Amino acid sequence: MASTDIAPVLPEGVGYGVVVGIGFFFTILMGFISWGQNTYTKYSTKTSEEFNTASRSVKPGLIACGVVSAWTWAATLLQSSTVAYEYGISGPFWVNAAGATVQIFMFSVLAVKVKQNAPMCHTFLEIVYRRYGAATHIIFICFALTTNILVASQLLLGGSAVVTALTGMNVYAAVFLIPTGVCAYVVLGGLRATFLCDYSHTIIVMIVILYFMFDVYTRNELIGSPTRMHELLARASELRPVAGNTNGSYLTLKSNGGLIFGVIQICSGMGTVFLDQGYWQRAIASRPRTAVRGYILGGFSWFAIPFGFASTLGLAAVALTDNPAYPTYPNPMTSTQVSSGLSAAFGAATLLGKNGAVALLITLFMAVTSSSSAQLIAVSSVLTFDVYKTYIKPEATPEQLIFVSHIMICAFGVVMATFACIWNAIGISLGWLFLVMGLIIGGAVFPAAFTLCWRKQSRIAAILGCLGGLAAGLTAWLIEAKVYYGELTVASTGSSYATLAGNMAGVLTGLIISVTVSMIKPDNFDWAITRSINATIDAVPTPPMTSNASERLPTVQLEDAEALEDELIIRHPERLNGDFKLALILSTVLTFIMVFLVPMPMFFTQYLFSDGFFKGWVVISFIWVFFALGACGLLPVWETREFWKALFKEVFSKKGKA
Ligand SMILES: NC(N)=O
Repeated sequence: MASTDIAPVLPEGVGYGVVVGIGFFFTILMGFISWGQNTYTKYSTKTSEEFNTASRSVKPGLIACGVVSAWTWAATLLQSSTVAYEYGISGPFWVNAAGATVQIFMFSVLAVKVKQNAPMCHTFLEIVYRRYGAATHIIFICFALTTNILVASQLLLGGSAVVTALTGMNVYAAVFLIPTGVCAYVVLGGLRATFLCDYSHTIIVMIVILYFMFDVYTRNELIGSPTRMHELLARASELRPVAGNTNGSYLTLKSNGGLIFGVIQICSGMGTVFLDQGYWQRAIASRPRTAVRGYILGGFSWFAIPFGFASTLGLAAVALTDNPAYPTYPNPMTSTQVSSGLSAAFGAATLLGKNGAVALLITLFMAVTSSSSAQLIAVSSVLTFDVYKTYIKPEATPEQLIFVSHIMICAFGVVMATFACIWNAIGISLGWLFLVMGLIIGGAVFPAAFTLCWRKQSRIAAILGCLGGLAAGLTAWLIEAKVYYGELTVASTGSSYATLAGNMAGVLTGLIISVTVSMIKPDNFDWAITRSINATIDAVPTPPMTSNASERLPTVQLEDAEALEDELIIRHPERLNGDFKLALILSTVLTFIMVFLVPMPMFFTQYLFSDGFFKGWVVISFIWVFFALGACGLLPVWETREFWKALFKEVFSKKGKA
């Protein structure tokens, strides 16, 4: 573990209290919610379809919330603050716009395609298996599980580093205790449980971000206004100019380091979205007509989190480094502290003392646990359906499938914690892992997307694309590290240029090989084959109360009506052609706006933010976080209002299934 060399702000007991106490609280809550779900709705957590796909019935507000939550890693908060500390305002902007929001927009295209071309699948790997057979399937399973191991262990690495820095809690205890509660509530409630925890956790994260934003920009005595922040950043630019930024300033988007980071992020984010079953699972869980809306709304809402958080705490860390209250004063942070993601922690503790530390601890814990729950249920589905059911027991009963799902959740909890311990023990930091993961998995990005979207991609093109991309990514990474820095060390392999070369080589080689080989000898795949995956599963789960409709609970009648609408769409996938076009147009236009239209004019003109412009930037960040809170907090309640009314009546008339 990278040493922080700073005395913890909070007692060790607070660390254990948060990690064990909140985990325990959510397990009890989930037990209660699962009981309510099994009693008052037709979706029973005891069926494998509900456990792994939430019966494909989730509405867009909750899908958006689930996407935000799965994509809000510890690193989202910590790394965006790190790049704010290193590159100024371009850091949080690039991490968001260039780095990560655009992949969520792009994924909306895959979300609608999955509804059209394989509406009853459980995992994207089932599509690979049906289209290309076992060898390709096994290769893609390796890429998918590598993605999940890297992401999940990185979540724990970042989360535990901050818990340890703030409370002095033993880092290995934190690494194992954080996923324990999450495993318990995911086993209890399955995918729908993770959506409900996503909802509560995401709202808490957003509220705490607003707490930090209001404090920093309206009342904190060390900063207290955008104008004061602007002054302090201008002073920091003179004292510690940033190499590669216009005039060394923290107040510009013209940042060479920020730009490089952005490009790495685009490549790496494509891998960690497109190859993570968690995002496919959200598309699979969505109602067919609203999948696109869920992802576009999710992308917009997610943008607010690192933008708001890092433009507050990351910039505050820059602004306050020269303040005697800053933990490292009179020195700037060491590179180890920066790479461990501690600028947000130091910023929060300087601004708000113990309150800031507790608020940050809770935010981090919420981010880590909700994204971990997405990882656990995603991997469990892959191991259950793509390994156990496909290769070990094809005739497995639903009871056996759900039993295996439970075991796999716990097993992956141990695996992710073990990997996080390994990274700690061998001195791999959050920053290193964040930059390197994309180059390992990037080769499979386009072959995976084309499997569902392009009838011409051949089996050999998919295989060669993945393996060629992997080889190119590793080769470019190591050669660049050796040639540019003269040695192969953790520092040189974690450098910007080496990871940039590796990430770009991985993703682009996968694309070029797949397209070239497919053009030479194209496939002509018939999507009817993948549409038949799991065709024997009822698109509309049979209500447990088999009596006539008038005797069914009002909640169940509502669910039946929605399920019938969805089944009609599944039978007529051409009805989603409009959604597909919409996803294509929105993802292209929004990507262009975020990656080029907004930042590039300011990059090329080397614009330095004036006080007034910076104020506007801050106001936009406030508006964006409020919008995200509305989308994730209010929309899911609004769109289920009929259900809540019906449930209220049922509970008070004591009418349940049992
Ligand atoms: N989820 C990310 N890439 O912050």
